[in-house]
Amino acid sequence: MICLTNVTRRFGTLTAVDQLNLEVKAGTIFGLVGPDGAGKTTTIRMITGIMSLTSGKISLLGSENIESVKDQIGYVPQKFSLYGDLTVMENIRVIGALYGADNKRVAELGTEILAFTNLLPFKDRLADNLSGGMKQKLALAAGLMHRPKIFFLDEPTTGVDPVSRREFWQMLYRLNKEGTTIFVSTPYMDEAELCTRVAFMSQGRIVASDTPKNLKAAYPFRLLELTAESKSVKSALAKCPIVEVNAFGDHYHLVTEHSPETVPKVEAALQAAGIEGYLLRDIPPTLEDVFVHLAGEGGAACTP
Ligand SMILES: Nc1ncnc2c1ncn2[C@@H]1O[C@H](COP(=O)(O)OP(=O)(O)OP(=O)(O)O)[C@@H](O)[C@H]1O
Repeated sequence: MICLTNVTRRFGTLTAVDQLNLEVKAGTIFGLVGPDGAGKTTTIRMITGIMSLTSGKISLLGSENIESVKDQIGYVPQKFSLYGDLTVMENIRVIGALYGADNKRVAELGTEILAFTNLLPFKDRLADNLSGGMKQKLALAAGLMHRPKIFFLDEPTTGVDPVSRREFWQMLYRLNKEGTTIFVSTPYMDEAELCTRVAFMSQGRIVASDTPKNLKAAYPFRLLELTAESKSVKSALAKCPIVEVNAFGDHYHLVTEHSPETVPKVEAALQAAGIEGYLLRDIPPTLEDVFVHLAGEGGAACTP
């Protein structure tokens, strides 16, 4: 459905997207995940035909001529511009008119889509007076006005409160169930967990692409969680066979090799430092652990 082959985009000397290979199958909720500046927006702009490629090839819905399939894609940009002095329904009507639908059809579809996005009770409210979460829902509603087969959303929930984010994702799931393929970029790892397939992007490159479950299963380290009320945990563990220690308040995540000696050595080091009453247990890796590891490797495997 979407296929990128060696896609590169440069801005002067900066390579924003570097030899990207990616395949997205129909029916997927595909998450392009990575920090600010990773190249996510540039990638989406190239796939949707808004920005040209420096080199490489993109095929969308079976065509390399993106113009010819543009009417089958929806796109919600990172900074969606609403008409603040128009109501919710008026904004929807403007978008519908842009797609060339007649007034009656726009009104029907607008009502249906506003109901779908839970915005119908607010149809007469000025867009300027909507909350951040509602504005994002209106952006989503606008992108749906021509019933796209593929829906691209660029960081749609940035700056949106957790409850609205959850509602937003429920809508994406419903859309996906109804047959729409979703391509969403996000800097949030909890949202990456919600995708059926994830590609991690770092410095213009895809460092891994798979289902969240497989990505976590391939994590090569053992993770231990240490709970201890001591300020000297890091120094106490300095001589232990630990790859990395990350602190989260009184919790520490110890990234270790899979070795039977690790736990006894950690316990001995804690005792030697006089740290008592601690709790040490194995925990499964999160996608964030996986991404931090892969980004640190500088972008090894690219599994399209
Ligand atoms: N039009 C442009 N001109 C010059 N540099 C650009 C342009 N667009 C993007 N870049 C640069 O390309 C890199 C990738 O940017 P991009 O916006 O694609 O990243 P991103 O992952 O979407 O991050 P963000 O969430 O911050 O938008 C960044 O270093 C950015 O500054």
